[in-house]
Amino acid sequence: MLIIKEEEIHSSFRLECLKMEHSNVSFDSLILKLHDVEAVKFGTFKLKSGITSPIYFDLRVIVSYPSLMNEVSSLLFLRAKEAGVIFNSVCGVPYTALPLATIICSQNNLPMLIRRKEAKDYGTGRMVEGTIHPGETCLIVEDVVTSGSSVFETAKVLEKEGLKVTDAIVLMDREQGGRAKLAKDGITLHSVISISKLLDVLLENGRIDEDVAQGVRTFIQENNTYKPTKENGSPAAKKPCKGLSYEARAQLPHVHPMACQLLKLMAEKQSNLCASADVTDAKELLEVADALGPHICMLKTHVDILHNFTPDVTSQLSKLAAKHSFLIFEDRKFADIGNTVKHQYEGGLYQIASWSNIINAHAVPGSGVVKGLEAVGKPLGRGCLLIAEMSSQGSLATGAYTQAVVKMAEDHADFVFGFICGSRISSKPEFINMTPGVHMQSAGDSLGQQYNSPEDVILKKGSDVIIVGRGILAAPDRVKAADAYRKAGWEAYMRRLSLTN
Ligand SMILES: O=c1ccn([C@@H]2O[C@H](COP(=O)(O)O)[C@@H](O)[C@H]2O)c(=O)[nH]1
Repeated sequence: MLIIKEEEIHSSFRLECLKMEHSNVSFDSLILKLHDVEAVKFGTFKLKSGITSPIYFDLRVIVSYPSLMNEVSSLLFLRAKEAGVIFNSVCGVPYTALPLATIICSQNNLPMLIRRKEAKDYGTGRMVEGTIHPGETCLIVEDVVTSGSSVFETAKVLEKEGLKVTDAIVLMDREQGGRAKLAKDGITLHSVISISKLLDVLLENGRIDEDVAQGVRTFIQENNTYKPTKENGSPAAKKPCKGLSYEARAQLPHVHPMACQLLKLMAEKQSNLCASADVTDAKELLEVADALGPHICMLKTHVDILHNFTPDVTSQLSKLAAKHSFLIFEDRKFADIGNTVKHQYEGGLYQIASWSNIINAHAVPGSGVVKGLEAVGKPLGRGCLLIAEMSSQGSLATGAYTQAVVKMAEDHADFVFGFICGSRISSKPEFINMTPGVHMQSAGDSLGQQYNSPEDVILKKGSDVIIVGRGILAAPDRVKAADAYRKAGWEAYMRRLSLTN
């Protein structure tokens, strides 16, 4: 029999909450506890859908561990707070999430609603119990999301009563398409743990071996329940670029010249690594560029953080870019009306257009931002990336917004050649997907940055370029670290190619 020490869970629960509020430290201990109580199992399991899965979640078991129930409920609630979700009441998806919703409401003095699975054939015959205020927003709580259908069904029942549903919180996202399906239905899913994270932690702690982890990853990849189509307006993006190498993509008839140059460079240097040179001293920036140059396809800068910027810095940087064959990307994140960004791009202290091959922009202002930048950058042969997603926790760039960004890029494909994104988000192989938030050792920082490994980003998420800052800059030997990231990114790309060919 498994005995979990309640005090142990209780004290670490408080610690986890503090960690979650003040730093983005992982949920390792929670994952290990869930494994201890067999809420997650590995083997051969027949699912409701009839398919056989190598992993099974049985969160029902946690009702027997009161401290674990409290811990999970608190983390779910903190996740909602952290994401800035605004709601008036809470409803758990029956049945496992019902007690979780009860604890959340009881501990935080919130009104709760109960969804019935079947209407009573006597009395009121209601499908939702509790006091309903039509027009108010109800937050849905769920234990595990696979396809998102249970959350969706609950949302429909609530909406029938006149309530709004904008967000759902889940303990475990199986990463099998539920998030995308719900986004399409206008519901943002926030998860406490993802299956990738769970596998990483169990692997690191010797609870499972690499074969088991890989078996589950393959199952997840091959059993995505959401099939994006043109009709549902979703970016048909989750599949790897079928067999298309960087070289082949560089030859596509409509590829942007900047994408073409980058793809060729990546193939030549066997590097899909963009180093993020976030240093504050100009001399150090040039040293980093010179030292890492041979290992990277691109150097990303934030010149406005240099305490001693002079125009000479960017002319030296351009010389180093030519010496080592890398592109320069000033991560300026333009986000204003067209007329203003034109000035910001062309003039001022930094004169970005004169030296940076690539810039990026938020789509928030509408297409004017791209038009303004294009007026300056296109005649100079520059290219632009649109920020479709962000790596930081609670980012609002998700779902319908991300899809609108993809559309904006497609409408301005003679200047926009790709995206800043968490995974491949466009079905068009002409577009380059570049992903920040990459680290081989850390899960995140104390200010909301969230990290994935190069393998996750390139192999599983189908992105093209890894953007790495502190993973390299904070390493004892920056050159060695850069080469390790280059190798990891390149190997993941080679594996992706071998899987799809
Ligand atoms: O969503 C985004 C967009 C940009 N960034 C930038 O990338 C680097 C990441 O640095 P790390 O040290 O690897 O965390 C940094 O310059 C950010 O401004 C991002 O992280 N996420």
